[in-house]
Amino acid sequence: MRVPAKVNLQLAVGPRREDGFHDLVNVFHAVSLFDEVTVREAPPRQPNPSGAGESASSGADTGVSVTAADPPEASACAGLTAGGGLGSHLARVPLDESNLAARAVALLAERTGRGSPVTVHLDKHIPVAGGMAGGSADAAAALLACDRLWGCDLPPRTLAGYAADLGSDVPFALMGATAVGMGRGEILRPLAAPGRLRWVFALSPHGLSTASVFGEYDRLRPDAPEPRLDPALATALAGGDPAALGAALTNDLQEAALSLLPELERTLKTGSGAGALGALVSGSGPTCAFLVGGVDEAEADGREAAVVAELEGSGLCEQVVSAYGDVPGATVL
Ligand SMILES: C[C@@](CO)(OP(=O)(O)O)[C@H](O)COP(=O)(O)OP(=O)(O)OC[C@H]1O[C@@H](n2ccc(N)nc2=O)[C@H](O)[C@@H]1O
Ligand SMILES: Nc1ncnc2c1ncn2[C@@H]1O[C@H](COP(=O)(O)OP(=O)(O)O)[C@@H](O)[C@H]1O
Repeated sequence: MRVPAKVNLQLAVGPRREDGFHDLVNVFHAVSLFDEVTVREAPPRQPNPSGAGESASSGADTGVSVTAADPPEASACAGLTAGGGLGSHLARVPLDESNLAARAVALLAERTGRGSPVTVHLDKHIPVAGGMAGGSADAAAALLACDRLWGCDLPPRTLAGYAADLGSDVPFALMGATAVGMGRGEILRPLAAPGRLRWVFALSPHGLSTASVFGEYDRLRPDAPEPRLDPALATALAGGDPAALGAALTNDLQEAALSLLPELERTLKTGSGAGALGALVSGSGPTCAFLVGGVDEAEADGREAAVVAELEGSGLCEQVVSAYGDVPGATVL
């Protein structure tokens, strides 16, 4: 399975609900930074695999084993323009039954009464705890893979419901492309986004916990208004106008993410100063996203190269990655 990361083009956050979640207007956009998720029937009593650059473990209770490996070569990673893998990020991937992919397998087995022991291999290219929904992507891929492997062939609506039970971002990872998420982000409506966009992402050596960033948001914005879709963003998106879209990108969680990791402000300024059409923290951060134009023009006018060079030279980022969007959601290869 191949499954994309997301960036949020608008993230409007309402007040905290009684269930602890926040109502959102969450404009998701899937980008070409993919995790590869391989689900196989587990051989009986398989010993734990392990090797250089890999961490591995098996969940005896769930019948799931999960490994996370560095990308073999930077060039093998779609759109990677700098750096050689996620390095320290891998240490943040839990390899027990709390892994979101393992949870997806267990949930599908429980809901359908089907299921045989499987191994799940995650080839991580999406930053971990980076605000790009990598764990949700893995959950979506594992859900779809087991649905096919076990012959469940559930209707998309049922799978989307299970996905929502796994996490607010998981239904979008199944759907992909560009969509607005309402409720806690799980109620999706596709949005037309003509013309592919080119993005540069500055990966941070740090991770941010989504719950902590929402908590900081509550502290900073005790009187948050009800979230609304920004008409300027909707118009720019529908019109395929990268410059207008860049100017309309907004993220209500950005202030909270910057409050927890103040250095992100310098990262955003660096990319903006180099000519990015728009700059914002992706979701709960700390990855910073820079829109550099439509796919054809960004390379031709040198804007993408300038943004990449300035960010790489800044010493602020762990890795700088280029990608395009939108792209489809979880896909069987
Ligand atoms: C902020 C966003 C923006 O797309 O993504 P990330 O930046 O984390 O990738 C999402 O809302 C994250 O979705 P996801 O990571 O699936 O969150 P969940 O597992 O459902 O919830 C984790 C925690 O985040 C908070 N949470 C999440 C979603 C929401 N609408 N309101 C919340 O308050 C809650 O504290 C919750 O306990
Ligand atoms: N398959 C997975 N990949 C990455 N992180 C995972 C996974 N399963 C569980 N996690 C946990 O979820 C947390 C959030 O991860 P991730 O989805 O990458 O970030 P974000 O919510 O910021 O988009 C991680 O810190 C990690 O502890």
